Amino acid sequence: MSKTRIAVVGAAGRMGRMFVEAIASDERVELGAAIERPGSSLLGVDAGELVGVGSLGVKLSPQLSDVVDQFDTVIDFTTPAFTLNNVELCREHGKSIVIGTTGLNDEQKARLQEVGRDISIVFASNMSVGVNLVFKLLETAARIMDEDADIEIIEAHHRNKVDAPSGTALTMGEIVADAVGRDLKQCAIYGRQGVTGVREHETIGFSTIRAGDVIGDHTVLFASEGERVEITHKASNRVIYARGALRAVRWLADRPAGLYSMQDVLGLK
Ligand SMILES: NC(=O)C1=CN([C@@H]2O[C@H](COP(=O)(O)OP(=O)(O)OC[C@H]3O[C@@H](n4cnc5c(N)ncnc54)[C@H](OP(=O)(O)O)[C@@H]3O)[C@@H](O)[C@H]2O)C=CC1
Ligand SMILES: O=C(O)C1=N[C@H](C(=O)O)C[C@H](O)C1
Repeated sequence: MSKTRIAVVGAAGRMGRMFVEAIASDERVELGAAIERPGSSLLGVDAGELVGVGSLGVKLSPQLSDVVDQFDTVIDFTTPAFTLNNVELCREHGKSIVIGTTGLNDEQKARLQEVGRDISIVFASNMSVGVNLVFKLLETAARIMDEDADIEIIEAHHRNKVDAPSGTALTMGEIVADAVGRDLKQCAIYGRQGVTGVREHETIGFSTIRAGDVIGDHTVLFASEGERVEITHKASNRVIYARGALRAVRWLADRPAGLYSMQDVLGLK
């Protein structure tokens, strides 16, 4: 069976490096292209040498459009505007794409829906198996705890993270809001300050910590009078996201066009 050739965009980023390493050690896939920002001092460097796995024969290059014959699927964990450009390129050339980028606005998400009519896309705020299990647990917890409990979502990430709350925290908010019949847009409170008044039951609060090298911690707290339930996930290595994304790449291989989530990939829907 032929190997799926993957283009990693943002290949020198925190997640990009994880993908190059993970692809190098997975016999079912191969690195087809590695893209970094035009002007980067790393252009021309072998992607394998960059991450310390030895030469892979793929040099970091500046334009995905210049290497379209070298890959079948893109893995994109970068920034929203760049991701949307890459999605358009994939549509133009009939390539599939796995997207982990967070911080997309509503318009950008709507565009993914549209493009999903033409090509296959996996888009997920968190590719780890553990977090996707937590997503399932939250549906049950929210339904059972809703009547009495206040719902708060707390997340912590490293100092270099640029979006807040995290994509995962927002997905958790959407899941619990859906489960209790609320619209997150109407009930979310993003941080509190000053004389806030008594907490309104219907609200879902978000608290964000940015500090040091925290990879990613998420807690959903259900607090009623007399008891609290906390559902927590803590990442201790970014390899969990890389493994999930490679699983998504393999799952997409024979999939018809569509916009899929990690819940689809893991059979949790
Ligand atoms: N879904 C999931 O499971 C996970 C999602 N993420 C998400 O992935 C994204 C990336 O995270 P992380 O790897 O930590 O971030 P980094 O900043 O370390 O990596 C992003 C990479 O993309 C490159 N890049 C960004 N914009 C452009 C552009 N316009 N042109 C070319 N290259 C570009 C950056 O280059 P440069 O450095 O030159 O800017 C960098 O190499 C974030 O949105 C994060 O939230 C992260 C982990 C897991
Ligand atoms: O930026 C990160 O690091 C992460 N981003 C994702 C998010 O915003 O939820 C997933 C994970 O928490 C790590």
